[in-house]
Amino acid sequence: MQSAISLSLHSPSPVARSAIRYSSDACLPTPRSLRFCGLRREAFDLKASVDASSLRIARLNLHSKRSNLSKVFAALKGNGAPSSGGFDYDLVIIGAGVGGHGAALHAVEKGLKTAIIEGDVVGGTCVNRGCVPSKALLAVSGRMRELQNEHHMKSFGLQVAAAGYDRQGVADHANNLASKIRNNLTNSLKALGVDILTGVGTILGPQKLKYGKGDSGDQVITAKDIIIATGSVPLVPKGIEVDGKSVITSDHALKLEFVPEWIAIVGSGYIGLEFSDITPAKDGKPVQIELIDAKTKEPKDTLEVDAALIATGRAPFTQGLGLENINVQTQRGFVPVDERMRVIDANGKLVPHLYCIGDANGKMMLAHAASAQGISVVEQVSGNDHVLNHLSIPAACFTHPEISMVGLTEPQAREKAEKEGFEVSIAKTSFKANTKALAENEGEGLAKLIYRPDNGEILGVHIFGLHAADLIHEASNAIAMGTSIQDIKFAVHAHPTLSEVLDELFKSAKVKVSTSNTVAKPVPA
Ligand SMILES: Cc1cc2nc3c(=O)[nH]c(=O)nc-3n(C[C@H](O)[C@H](O)[C@H](O)COP(=O)(O)OP(=O)(O)OC[C@H]3O[C@@H](n4cnc5c(N)ncnc54)[C@H](O)[C@@H]3O)c2cc1C
Ligand SMILES: NC(=O)c1ccc[n+]([C@@H]2O[C@H](COP(=O)([O-])OP(=O)(O)OC[C@H]3O[C@@H](n4cnc5c(N)ncnc54)[C@H](O)[C@@H]3O)[C@@H](O)[C@H]2O)c1
Repeated sequence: MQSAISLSLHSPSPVARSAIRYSSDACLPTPRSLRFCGLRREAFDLKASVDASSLRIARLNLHSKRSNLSKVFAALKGNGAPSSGGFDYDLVIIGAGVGGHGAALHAVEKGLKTAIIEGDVVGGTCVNRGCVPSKALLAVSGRMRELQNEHHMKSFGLQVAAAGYDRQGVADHANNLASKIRNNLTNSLKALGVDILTGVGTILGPQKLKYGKGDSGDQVITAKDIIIATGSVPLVPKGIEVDGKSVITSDHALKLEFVPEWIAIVGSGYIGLEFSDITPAKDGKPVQIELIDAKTKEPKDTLEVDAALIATGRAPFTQGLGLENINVQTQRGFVPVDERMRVIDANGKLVPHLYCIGDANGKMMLAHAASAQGISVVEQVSGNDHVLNHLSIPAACFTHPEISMVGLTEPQAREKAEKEGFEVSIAKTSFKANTKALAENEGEGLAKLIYRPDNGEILGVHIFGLHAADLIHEASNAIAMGTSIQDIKFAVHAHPTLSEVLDELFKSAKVKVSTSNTVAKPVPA
């Protein structure tokens, strides 16, 4: 369980301050001795605030002509032969975010005649309002942080004149990257002949749906299988009024026309942590934030700031989807699914030929998880049973330095060990002795391995340090492949590289058996 403590945190910038709520079921200590929470979806009781206007409906002019043409192209280019069983398509995906996109590409590879319905713009949250623009901004703030850190620069023997930035130039970098990736995604769908159908997709009944503006011009289509990939929107707690200027969500923060001098960030999950890297300038009117004890609801303090970023989680987006037409009730907004992403109806029965992937099912609200779930579903509808092991999916928070993790946290591993009757051991190593990290003057960081000493199974790995987001993949691949510590510790790492941190971590583990292949393939979560 997470404990609920509110506090204010002074950022390294002399002018910036963030109000951050954090959780105590931590896995890694940060340099400021805060404990970093497990970064998993919170069990909020808050009602989702879903804004229909977030789906801007694109024009449908000339759509049916384009659709017919694309069918011809699809046939020529190999987007499946005409669908079997008299359906318009083998597979229709509702939502062209990263989840839908990943599923569509894999479906074409499997020879399925595929269409994707999008009510706004291709790329969804990640490309247009999430991962992509936020990482472009973080690339800038990271450089600014470095250039402004005189001590750091001097340690390299460098002298740098006062660093400054052009707000519009920074914004252009983020916008240009988002539009480049959006075009790449759109082009890849077109190149493979996937039909991109514009408008809001609504399920009408089993294997039947419509798309369009929601008027009489809507087109009805049939599909052997349907995937819901409608994503999520910011979740704003009741009582907070978002105006898009001084009280904002990440959607606005990525497009803000000014940089507030003082900003309070409510929520210290992924978004709160990543956005607290933005070095602010000056503008705006004071916003008052009341800090209350999350348990007793007693007022504790009031903050006056120029803007407040509400980063308190995301709510699944299922408006207009027509779930009522197939007797599906959402659970706290999420579409209920089993381990194969098959949708479960209000009576607990599987809805035939209907799947839900990505943020809308709430299993793991990450871009690569959405895409992996999509690929897994396509494998199933193509006749290959496939269950995705969510414990092998890495997660990364792009702070400076980065934080990454895969598998179980130590408390989760201990709970599992107690239930199943095995021992848990911990190994830790630091970046302090790593030559590459020291050459970069970035020796602050650590890596932690949670494992079974009886058979060498890797239960979890957590890294905090330079390029942690890239380093985690050695561990996540090992978990996915069922590779044991006694095998991976013989893998050779180039010197001097940061990857030697993991090499040292695996070598420092004390496994009681020395034979390889003693780890059973992990049971998917
Ligand atoms: C600021 C921010 C930063 C993030 N950074 C990262 C990161 O670094 N790494 C990471 O892994 N994840 C990150 N995420 C999370 C990531 O963006 C999501 O997990 C991912 O986008 C989910 O993909 P999806 O395909 O499920 O949904 P989405 O990307 O939300 O796409 C859903 C699509 O469906 C469309 N749609 C909805 N309803 C309908 C309908 N009825 N008919 C037609 N179309 C419809 C929407 O318009 C949208 O385009 C970030 C999120 C945010 C907000
Ligand atoms: N690097 C990445 O992969 C990345 C980056 C950004 C977003 N995301 C995804 O987007 C999702 C949304 O991100 P997020 O940071 O908004 O959500 P989150 O669930 O990661 O964190 C929300 C935080 O807000 C806190 N909170 C909730 N209500 C509050 C209140 N009233 N006052 C104070 N604190 C409160 C919660 O306890 C929690 O710690 C994440 O779940 C994540 O999956 C991923």
